[in-house]
Amino acid sequence: MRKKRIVVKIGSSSLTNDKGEIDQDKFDDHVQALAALKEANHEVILVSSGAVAAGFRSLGYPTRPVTVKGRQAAAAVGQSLLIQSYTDKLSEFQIIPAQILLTRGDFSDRSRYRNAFATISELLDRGLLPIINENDTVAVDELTFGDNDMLSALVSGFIHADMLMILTDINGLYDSNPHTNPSAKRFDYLEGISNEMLELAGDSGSKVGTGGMKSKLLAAKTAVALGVPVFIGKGSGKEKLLDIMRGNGDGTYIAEGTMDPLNTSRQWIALHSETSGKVYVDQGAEEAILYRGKSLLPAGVFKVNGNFHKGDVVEVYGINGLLGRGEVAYSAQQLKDLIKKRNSEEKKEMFVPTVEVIHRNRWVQAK
Ligand SMILES: Nc1ncnc2c1ncn2[C@@H]1O[C@H](COP(=O)(O)OP(=O)(O)O)[C@@H](O)[C@H]1O
Ligand SMILES: N[C@@H](CCC(=O)OP(=O)(O)O)C(=O)O
Repeated sequence: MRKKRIVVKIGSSSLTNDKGEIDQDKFDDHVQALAALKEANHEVILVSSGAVAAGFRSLGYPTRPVTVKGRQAAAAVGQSLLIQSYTDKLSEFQIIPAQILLTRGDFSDRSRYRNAFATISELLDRGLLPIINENDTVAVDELTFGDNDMLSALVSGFIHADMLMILTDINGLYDSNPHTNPSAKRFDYLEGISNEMLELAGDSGSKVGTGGMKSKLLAAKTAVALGVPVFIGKGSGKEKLLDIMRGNGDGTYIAEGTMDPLNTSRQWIALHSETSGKVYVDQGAEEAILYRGKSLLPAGVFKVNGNFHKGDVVEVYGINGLLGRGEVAYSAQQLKDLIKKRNSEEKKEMFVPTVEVIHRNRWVQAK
């Protein structure tokens, strides 16, 4: 089998027990399967939850803390316990883990985004196992990934993974929560995630998980949009991850090979950038960029809002509202000057620049 790049996400309920400790049997089973995937020569990136769930007992909490500071303190303890356990168990397979703790801000800042990409690539080139978690101890509520399902989807798009495997305590998506409805039926394969599917998915069933099936489906939707097929389910034994790759996994497969991947800079523009202004275009420009795959030229811009600079990301509006967003090659002032000249007496002698306002490689259409 060709060497593949696989992101494996493991949820808290699959690593820990309700008492706030690592469940050694479950833990060892995952590590063996991760090692088997690496031994088969695949590149593996692990997104591991479980810091809060593994840490709260040491802080004296009887259950998962509900306050932000309680969770952050528990994560500080649990993250080091988790990495210590990974380091110990992986050493039996001569695999070295590398801890990467990310915040939302690391994705929205372009240079930090590029740096994270370079670091993960370097670790993979050198045969290590990157283990990623959200940097819970410093992340502020409004600025989080939401949960590790979404983090794993963003990571798999960003490093162009061949597959995202979301391992949880249930073997896939059912048409209703099987913990409350014993006759619920499982979906083996889905072409994509519809709004109807999102309605079927409920919250977490465990005392340590967050988000439940709904957050997995939202994450799967994002991964698929970035060109990465997804598996959601469980399994046991050394071969479980290899089985998932072979198509024999115990769970739900989503959108195998149905999407074109978005390159890393367009992913950044689509998902992480903050916009600095608005550019309004006429009907001709709207048709050119939406239906003919063209770049946006200065001639199509008739109004500009905001004070952006060359290289910033702006929203583009047409007659029917938002068309998408892209990186501009002009500042707001340069575009305003061009529009002013075009509307004035000097129009005839005017030189109209041909450099694109937004090149199509720097453009992402709104959904
Ligand atoms: N339609 C559904 N199909 C499958 N599981 C569901 C569904 N709706 C809700 N769930 C719940 O989602 C849980 C998995 O999510 P979660 O507890 O957050 O896991 P993790 O800790 O692995 O992220 C399942 O155990 C189940 O109780
Ligand atoms: N970053 C948190 C996990 C957050 C999370 O999404 O948990 P889960 O739903 O179990 O994957 C932690 O390590 O405790």
